Amino acid sequence: MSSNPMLDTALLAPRLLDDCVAWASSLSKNDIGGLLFLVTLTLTLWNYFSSPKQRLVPGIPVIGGASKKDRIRSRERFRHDSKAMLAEGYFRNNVNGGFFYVPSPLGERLMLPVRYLEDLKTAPVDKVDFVGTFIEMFEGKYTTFGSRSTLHPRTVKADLNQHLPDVMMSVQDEIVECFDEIFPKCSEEEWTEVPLVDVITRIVARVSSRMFGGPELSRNASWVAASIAFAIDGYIGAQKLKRYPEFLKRPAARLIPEVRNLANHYREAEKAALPMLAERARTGERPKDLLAWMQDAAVGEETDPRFIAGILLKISFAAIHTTAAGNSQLIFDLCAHPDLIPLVREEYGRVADEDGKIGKKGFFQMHIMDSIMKESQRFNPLLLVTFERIITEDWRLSDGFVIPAHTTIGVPAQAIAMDPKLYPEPETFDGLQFAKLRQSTDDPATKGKAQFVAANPQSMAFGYGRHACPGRFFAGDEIKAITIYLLNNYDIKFAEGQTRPKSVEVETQFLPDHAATILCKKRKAA
Ligand code: HEM
Repeated sequence: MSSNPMLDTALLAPRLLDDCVAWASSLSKNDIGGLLFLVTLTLTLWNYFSSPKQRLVPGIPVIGGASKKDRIRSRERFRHDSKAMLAEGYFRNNVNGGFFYVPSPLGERLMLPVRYLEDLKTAPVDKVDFVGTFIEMFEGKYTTFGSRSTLHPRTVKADLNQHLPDVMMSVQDEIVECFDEIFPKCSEEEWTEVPLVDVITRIVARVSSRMFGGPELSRNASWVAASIAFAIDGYIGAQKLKRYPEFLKRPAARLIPEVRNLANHYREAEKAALPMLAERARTGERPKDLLAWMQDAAVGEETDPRFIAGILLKISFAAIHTTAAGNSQLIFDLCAHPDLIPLVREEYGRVADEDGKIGKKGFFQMHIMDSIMKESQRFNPLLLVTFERIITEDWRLSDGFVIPAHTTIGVPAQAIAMDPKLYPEPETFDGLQFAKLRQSTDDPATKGKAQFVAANPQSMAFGYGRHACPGRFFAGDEIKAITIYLLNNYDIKFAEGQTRPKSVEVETQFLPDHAATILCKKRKAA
C-alpha cells in the first residue's frame, strides 16, 4: 500500500464503487427502505451533533419542567400556548428579578429580567445578534429573510423620522384614495360586513408604499401585491421548512411553492424600483421618500439598484403586517368600547388643520387616540417576546451572571404589560389611562413614557436599545391617520352578540384574528 492517504483513497474508490453497485443491485425493496431509513437517521444524528448546542444554566427554572421529556412536550406547547407559558414564567419567577427558560421549537429561550437591558442594549451586533433571531425564525438561509444590511434602519432613523411631517401630508392623500378604491362599498342605511384585517392590510400596504416611493410606487398594483405576498409566502414557507431536518432544508426549499414564489416577488420589486432609481439618477430628482433616501445613503454593495430593490421588499416586511396588525387590534378595541369613539372624533375636531388634514402638532396633540392605541397594544401586542437576540459568545452581565453562547434571549413583553406593579388594574381595559397620566404631570419623562411610541423597560412592544423599532413614529402617525379617516366617514360596530376577537398565538407572535369581521355604515355628510 502507498503511504500517501490521498492516493490510497483514489485507488480504493473505483473498487469501493463497484462493490457498492453490486451490493445495491442485490438489495430487495425492503432492504432499500431500511437503507434509506438508516441514511436519514445517520444524517439527522450527524446534523444534531455537529450543530452548536445550547447549554442550560443550572438552577434556572424551565417552564413546564426541566427534564428532557418535559422540555420536548413544552416545546410543542409553545407553538399555541406561549402567552400562558410566558405569564407563568414571569409571574412565578421574574417578579422578584429571576430568569426563566421557556422551551420553544427553537430551543429553550432565556427570558431576562428587564434590569439587564442596560447591560445589553448597545452590545456589539456580532456578539448579541438581533438579525440572527429573524434568520432563525424565518429560515432566512433559504427564504432570504433577515438582512444584515443597515441601509433601511439607517435611513428610517436619519431621514424618514426627520421628514415625517411632510411624508404624513402625502400619506393622508393616499388614505383618501385607498378608502375609495379598497374599502368595501357601504351605504348610509345598511350595515356592511367588512373582513377587517385583510382590508386594513391592503390599505397599509398602499399607504406604506406611498412613503417608500411616492405615488408612482403606491399606484403600482403589482408591486403592492408583491409587498404583501412577500411576507405571507416567507412566513408560510418558513413554517413548512421547519418540518425538515437542517440537511434536507435546501432541497426542500426548491420544492416548497411559497419559497419558490419569493424569487417572483424580488423580480416584481426590481421591475418597480429599477426604472425609478434610474430615472432619479438621470434627472437628479430627489423626492421625499425612502427610495431616494436609500439611494443617497447607500455605500459599497448597497449602491447596486437591485440590492436597493431587495431592501425595499425587506422594509415592507418590517412595516406592513406589523402596522396592519396594530391598526386592526385598535379597531377591534374601538368596537368593543364604543364610548371611546365620540371622544376620538371630538379630539380630531380640535387638532385638525382647516383643510381637514392633521399636521405635526396635530398628531402630537391626539392624546386620546394615542392613549387608546397604547392600551390596545398593551393587551394585544404583535409580539409576546421582544428584545430577542442570539448570544454568540459567552456573555458576562454586570453582576457576573454568564449567558452561555448559542442562547436565544428575550424579554416577555406582554407579561410585563400585565404586571400589577406597573398598572394598577392590569386586566381592565382603560383606553384613557395614558392620556390621564400625561395630563396629570409636568414631568417630561413621565409624559414621554405614556406615549404610544415609548420604548422603555415597561413598554417593550417596540423592543429596546440599539435595535428598537425605528419605524414606530411613522407607524403611530399612520395608524392615527387611517383610524381617524375610518371613524370620520363610517360608523363601526360588532355584529349583535359578537365579542372582541381573540388574538391567535403562533409561538412569540400574537396575531389579530384574520377571520373576524366588523360592521360598517357610511356616515351621513354633516
Ligand atoms: C406597529 C407597528 C410596528 C411594530 C409593533 C414593530 C415592532 C418592531 C420590533 C419589536 C422590532 C425589534 C426591536 C428590538 O428587538 O429591540 C422592530 C425593528 C424594526 N422595525 Fe419595526 N415595528 C412596527 C412598524 C415598523 C415600520 C412602519 C417600519 C418602517 C417604516 C419598521 C421598521 C423596523 C426596522 C428597520 C427594524 C430593525 C431595526 C434594526 O435593525 O436596528 N417597523 N420593529
